[in-house]
Amino acid sequence: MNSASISKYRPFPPVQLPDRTWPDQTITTAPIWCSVDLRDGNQALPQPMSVEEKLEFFDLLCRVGFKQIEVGFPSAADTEFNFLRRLIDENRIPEDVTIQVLVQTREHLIRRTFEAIDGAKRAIVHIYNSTSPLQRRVTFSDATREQIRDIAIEGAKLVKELVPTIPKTEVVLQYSPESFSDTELDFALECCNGVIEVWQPTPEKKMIINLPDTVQWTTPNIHADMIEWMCRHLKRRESLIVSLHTHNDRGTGTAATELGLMAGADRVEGTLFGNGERTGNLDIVNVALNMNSHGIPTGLDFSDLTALREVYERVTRMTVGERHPYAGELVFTAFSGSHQDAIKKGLDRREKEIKDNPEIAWGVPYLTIDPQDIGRSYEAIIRINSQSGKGGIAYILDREHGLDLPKTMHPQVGKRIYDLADELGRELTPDEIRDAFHRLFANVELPLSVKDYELVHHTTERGQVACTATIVLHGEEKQIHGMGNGPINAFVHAMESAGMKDFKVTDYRSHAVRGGSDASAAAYVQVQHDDGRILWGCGIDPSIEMAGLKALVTAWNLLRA
Ligand SMILES: CC(=O)SCCNC(=O)CCNC(=O)[C@H](O)C(C)(C)COP(=O)(O)OP(=O)(O)OC[C@H]1O[C@@H](n2cnc3c(N)ncnc32)[C@H](O)[C@@H]1OP(=O)(O)O
Ligand SMILES: CC(C)C(=O)C(=O)O
Repeated sequence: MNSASISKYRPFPPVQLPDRTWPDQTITTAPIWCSVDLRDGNQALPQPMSVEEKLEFFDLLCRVGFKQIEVGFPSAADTEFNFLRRLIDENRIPEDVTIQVLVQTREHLIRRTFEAIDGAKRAIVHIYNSTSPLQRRVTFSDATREQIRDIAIEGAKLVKELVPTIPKTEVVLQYSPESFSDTELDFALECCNGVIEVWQPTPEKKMIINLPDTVQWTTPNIHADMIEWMCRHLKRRESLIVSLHTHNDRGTGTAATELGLMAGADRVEGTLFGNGERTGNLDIVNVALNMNSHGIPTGLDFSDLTALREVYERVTRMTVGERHPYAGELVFTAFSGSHQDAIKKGLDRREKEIKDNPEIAWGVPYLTIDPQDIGRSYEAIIRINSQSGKGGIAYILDREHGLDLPKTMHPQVGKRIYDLADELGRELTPDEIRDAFHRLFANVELPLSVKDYELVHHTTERGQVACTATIVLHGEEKQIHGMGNGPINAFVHAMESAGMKDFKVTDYRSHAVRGGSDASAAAYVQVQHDDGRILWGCGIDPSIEMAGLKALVTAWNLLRA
């Protein structure tokens, strides 16, 4: 914004609460959760959900574990009304789930709402009116505070009057001073206390006071101050469930909710993945998984977040962004080398440590939770482009292709492969990485290849092996012979006898290739040239001995590449 634009905005006044206590609190238990996907989420969709789509979403929310679900604004439209009737008439509401319905404090809408919930076992009737100075002035055409408070009180009285008319339904009452987030605190309190006095809740029959961050105008700490102030001043606090309903205009829906819980709230309304008006409602998945990541059970099951996201994206026609906390496609993926290195080390170490201590706390750099706990696989964690490093490439070859490269081989392989990604200017798939590794570092056959070999283990000369091999050097086939204390050593001596004397073997290791369809062995041989250069070669073959010879030949060839 330029200065002319900026001059039309004003700072938000802080709350005078010098003895605030919320900064010293920690969240140790989960709140009561209420999904508002089918109401606040739905009302914000360019194409609202059909009845069938709402039914599918409702079932999904029940499976996740929500015990309170705001199912709509039944007085608003026939689709809303009919959806609710189907839930009730077709007995689709699980025993332990309470539906919630929203309505403005307007007589005809409240009466219609009671028709809609009649016959449900239990329902929360949620009434609201907007209370902020801006809304009083603009939306309610300069209504006074008294007029607005009376709208709330008259609505509350009508609801109280209608409760006995649907005796089969246990009604729980909820009031929201909508636009609470920019309402003067004393006036929000006056409206809430007015409704509380009408409804007379008790500790046995509590009512819900919902304090919505309808539009986020300020920082989360001020929101927390407002919640703490209300919790201190509301009448009959012990008979109330104080609820939060944060939106996300400043991108701080999650922070405002977390601080609001620290400030004393008991309940949270929000939606999956934060669907909702403008920038959305609070993302309940985000807050619940944040709690899980601190070891707090929430009663919500997000162990198959990908499947949940699929239903959500299909029925709402919204998309979950690639960087969206927990659910985004890329949130457990590292492209950059130093992150890959740390993640690989973290996962390797954890694999070892968990064998001794299955209860060991999660601790892998850059991963706040174990992706597998929400149904994500390790496969997508490390992806390779030109920003990647040797550790990440070794990780892919190891986890995806069962090739556990010696650590000192990582730089040699890593450099060639991320150079390749740089040349191509794009990400490399795990299969492309495997193919490049095979082409550049495994079973390289020019100028030298080994066609055939025979090993004779001498029983008389302990540990000695005689090797006879058929090789092709610069297109010319020949037989070579050598003796040594193992197959590699014997083959080295055979090579020396054929004049290939400018190197020595400095390291060797081998393993079975994990996960491959054919049972192959991989061997790695490190050689040092007389000029000082050190290189690794890899050999892959069903025979472990042949794999070793191929690795040696590959390394020798690479010295000449
Ligand atoms: C922050 C939130 O998410 S709140 C929930 C918002 N959700 C929705 O609005 C979705 C469902 N709503 C609707 O379908 C419609 O708005 C309806 C059916 C409820 C009402 O429709 P209508 O009466 O035709 O229109 P509309 O909503 O524009 O009515 C506005 C009138 O209601 C008044 N009003 C709004 N809220 C309230 C309230 N809580 N109590 C009393 N009057 C109210 C307004 O001041 C305005 O009055 P005016 O006509 O005298 O200026
Ligand atoms: C009705 C209320 C709770 C609401 O949706 C809001 O303020 O955002």
